[in-house]
Formats: sequence, C-alpha cells, structure tokens
Amino acid sequence: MHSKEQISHDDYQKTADWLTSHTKHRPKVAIICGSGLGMLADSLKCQDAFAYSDIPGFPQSTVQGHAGRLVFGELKGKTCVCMQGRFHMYEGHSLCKTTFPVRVFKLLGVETLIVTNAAGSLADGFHPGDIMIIKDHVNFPGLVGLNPLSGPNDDKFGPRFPAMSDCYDKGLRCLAMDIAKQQGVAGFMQEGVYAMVGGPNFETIAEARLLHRLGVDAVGMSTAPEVVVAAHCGLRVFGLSLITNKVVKSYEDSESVNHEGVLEVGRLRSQAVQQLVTELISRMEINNNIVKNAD
Ligand SMILES: O=P(O)(O)O[C@@H]1C[C@H](O)[C@@H](CO)O1
Ligand code: HPA
Repeated sequence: MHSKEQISHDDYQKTADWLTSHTKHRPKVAIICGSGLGMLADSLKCQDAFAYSDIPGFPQSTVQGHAGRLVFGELKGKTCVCMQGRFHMYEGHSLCKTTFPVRVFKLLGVETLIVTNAAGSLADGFHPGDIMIIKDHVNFPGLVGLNPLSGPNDDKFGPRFPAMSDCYDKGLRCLAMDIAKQQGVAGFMQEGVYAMVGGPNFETIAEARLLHRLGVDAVGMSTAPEVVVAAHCGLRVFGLSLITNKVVKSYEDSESVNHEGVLEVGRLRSQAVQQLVTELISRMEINNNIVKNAD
C-alpha cells in the first residue's frame, strides 16, 4: 500500500488557517491519543472541539476507541490541541494522510508533540498496565520504504534526509520519569523501544519471537510515521506506550489478544496516564520561538 498521493504545503496551510479562524487557542503542545486513551482530551479547560468530519482536509477515524475529534484547550495554563483518535495505515489511509495533522500542528505554531499508544509487550519484565516511555522506535514499514516522507521533499518543513537518532527528547524522558516517581507510579513505569508493524492483525508467535530477539520492548500499529514527520519539521517529541497485553510468544500459551481487552486496560490506566501527561506539560519549557533550535 505505497501511496503516491502528495499533499501540498497549501493543503496543510488551508487546514491550519481554517482552524485558526475557528478557535482563539494558539497551542504550543499537541497530544495524539492512542487506543482507549482519548480521555486525555477531557481534562482540557475552555474547550473548542471539532469533529474531524468538519475540518477541511482531515481524514476520518474508523477505529473503535478513536472518537475522531480535535480538541483545543488549556491544561495547567498551557494551550494544547489534542487528537481524540488517530489515523492508522491499516485503515487504508496513505501515510501522508495518517500524519497530516502533525504538519498542520507545526503550521499552528506547535513546538512539542506528545504521542501515546496502546502496545503489546515483548520485554520479559513488562506487564499489562505498565506505562513505557518511548526511548526509540523501529519503524518496520519505514524500513521497507513505506515512509510519509517518500516523494518530493518539502524543504519548507525540513531536510531531505532528516536524522532520527534523537527523535524522542531526552530531557522530556528524564522529566517524565522524575514526575512518575513523585506521583508514586514509578513501580509501573518502564522505558524502552517501540516497534511499529502494519497491522491490523496481531502478531503470530514466530513474529513475536523475531521482534523479541531484535530487542523490541513493545509493539503497536502506529506512532512511528507521526514521529518521523514531527522530527522532520523540528518538533520536540515525547512518547508513551500503555502496555495493554503481553504478546504471545509461546505455542503453549492459550491466551490471545483482542481490541476490547486493549481498550479495557486503557480505561484502567487512564487516570495515571492523564496525571503524568498533565504534569509533564505543566513543567515543560515552552519556547516562544516557533522554530526549534533557532539559535
Ligand atoms: O492507536 P494505537 O496505536 O494506540 O492503537 C493500537 C494499535 C491498534 O490500532 C489497536 C489494537 O488494539 O490499538
Ligand atoms: N500488537 C500490536 N499492536 C497492539 C498490540 C499488540 O499486541 N496491543 C495493542 N496494540
């Protein structure tokens, strides 16, 4: 499913202009809510909310647990925009469409992107309910050329060959771990490597064993393309995976994963995720410069 679809700078700009003319909020932080984590948007104060179907150029969410609303508002005095529902490659969206909102956020003046997702764990010490700070990712679709940056490069957003060796901001990762300790939730915090697979099927046992041997700690079906596009246009990124299930790695294991179970763990840990993200936003530095590392 390698789409040749190209979205022009003008297309992103039109959506950004439409949003600017429909809300007074000018967000510096954007949050993408993973499966079952849409409640993150509920804590925003002074909300302006838009159904994706009403926003020119926006794709539609088709997955249960992804409401399909863009919510602007204030969190602890910081202006944020929150995607209650993301777009996945397996829904049939091109990767440009999947990541469309990220460039719109950049044009709105966003500086920091917080990505969240539900993921299955491969690491032996991880358990359902754990929250993993994403240290790095393996973008499996990207490794075989399914990359939102494929096609002509738009130099207005970033360089042809962007580095990805520091795409998950170290300062924010350390700050999040400190906050987790202060909030008394360090016992279920982890840090590790997330791998994106295409989905929508969950992994076979052989695939799970392969991922485990490759050093992947958690696997999911999203996030990496959003982060690649964000890093390309100079956004600072922080990522969290909520571990919703253990990936079955043994032929003796009779358990199997399903989406309802994924959403249920999201509900159980929603408050902890919300408190952590809220405090992180409250304590993160926000530059008045739109361009990262402008000096
Ligand atoms: O949007 P995320 O990555 O949180 O969603 C995960 C991956 C699949 O879309 C779904 C499987 O339950 O949850
Ligand atoms: N595999 C892939 N994606 C997922 C999983 C999983 O086990 N759990 C939640 N999203």
